[in-house]
Amino acid sequence: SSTATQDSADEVAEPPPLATGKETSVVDVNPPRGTRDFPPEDMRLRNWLFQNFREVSRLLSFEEVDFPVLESEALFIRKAGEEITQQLYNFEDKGGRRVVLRPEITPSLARLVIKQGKSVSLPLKWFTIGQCWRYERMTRGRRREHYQWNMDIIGVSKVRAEAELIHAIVLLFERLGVTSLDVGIRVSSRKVLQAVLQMYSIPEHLFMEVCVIVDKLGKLSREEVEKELMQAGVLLEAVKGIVEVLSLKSLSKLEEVLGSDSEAVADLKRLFSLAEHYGYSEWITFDASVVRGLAYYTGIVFEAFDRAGKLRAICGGGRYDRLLSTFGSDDIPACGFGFGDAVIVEFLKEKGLVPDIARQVEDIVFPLDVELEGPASKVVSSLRRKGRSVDLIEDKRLKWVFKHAERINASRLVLVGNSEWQRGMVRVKNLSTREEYEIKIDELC
Ligand SMILES: OCc1cccc(Br)n1
Repeated sequence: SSTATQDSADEVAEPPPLATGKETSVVDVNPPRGTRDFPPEDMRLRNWLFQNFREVSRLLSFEEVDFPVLESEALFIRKAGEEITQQLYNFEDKGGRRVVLRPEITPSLARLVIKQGKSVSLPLKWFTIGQCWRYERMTRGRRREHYQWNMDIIGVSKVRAEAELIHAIVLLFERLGVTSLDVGIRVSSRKVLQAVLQMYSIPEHLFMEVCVIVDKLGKLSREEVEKELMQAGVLLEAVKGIVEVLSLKSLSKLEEVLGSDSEAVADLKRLFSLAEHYGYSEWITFDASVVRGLAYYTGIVFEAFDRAGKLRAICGGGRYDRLLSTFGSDDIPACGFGFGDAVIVEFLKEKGLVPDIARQVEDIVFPLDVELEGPASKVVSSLRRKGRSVDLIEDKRLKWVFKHAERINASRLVLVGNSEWQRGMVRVKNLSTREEYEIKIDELC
């Protein structure tokens, strides 16, 4: 059985309320556990955030793509013990296919790149905003879905690609009013860990599993991480060596350990040099402990964090040069990041940076008598054809209409009254200047 059904037995289901005979509700009006509704005010904030994602994608000349939320389970089966693959929202569909609600975007993007094959010329710069799912036991009460903005560059092996992606992240934060005093971007490279494993002759096939375990530093205690590394087959001496190198916070110290011919050092030096030219150096900092928790990263990895240390990573990404070849394609270099919609909003709330996005309506049209509902429709239709947003109100008292107009920040109140209509006119009240005037219907725009 899929984890989705198995868990229902594990969850402590609340006992149904005692029947009082007065029950009216026949359905639970809450959304499924771990999921969210977006009523208008929340939807306006989400749209504001997504509009900023889209604008930054445009600034970097990325093309929008999209994929099904439902994917083949096979796309996400990996053997490195990642949390994301242990929490797959997976099930069997009515055709007996093993499918999932996708936990991330990158494998779908890789699938489409391969499917497009020679019909696309590299490099590709693609972005999408899509909902991702995990089946997390609700013991921790965490969400089971979030929306992720993904930006990926396919076909660029140079560190320039990572520098571009980090520029996108910096531009996004700046658009949201976030500064480098609030948020930093930790940068490292999986090649650091690769070099250390080579120093201790640890077999290559353990690389992904070791990365996934090391990513737990900061979430698990150092002892627990060391224990998991040894259980994975890493000898104690190597475990100590790994933990020591990952505590490095300076590139020069890293060069002392890995040597002047280290690829990891060269890549990171290049990235920090490009950052100078972009003018975003104050946002990024080398931190060898950054490995990120996805198995397929192979090079530079990065994550944005709140400097107050209250929240989980705001976004993260890295280079994944081997992923496409594991799906059967030629080796195609790639890198990208995912930026969730939930942690950033928590952060903006913490910082008092959530904008007050009021509802936007231009005109309210109100027939003063019931027999004017037909004429009011003519006014509404004419205004909408001229591109005006119109809220047609009926069966309300005028006092309520004025209050409603204030509430929704309408620009104008158009009253359709008998005497005016007989003269081909309507009465308009400009709600910002308070000016009132009559105007011919076909002059109303
Ligand atoms: O970032 C991990 C993740 C994946 C899917 C859904 C949610 Br909520 N979180």
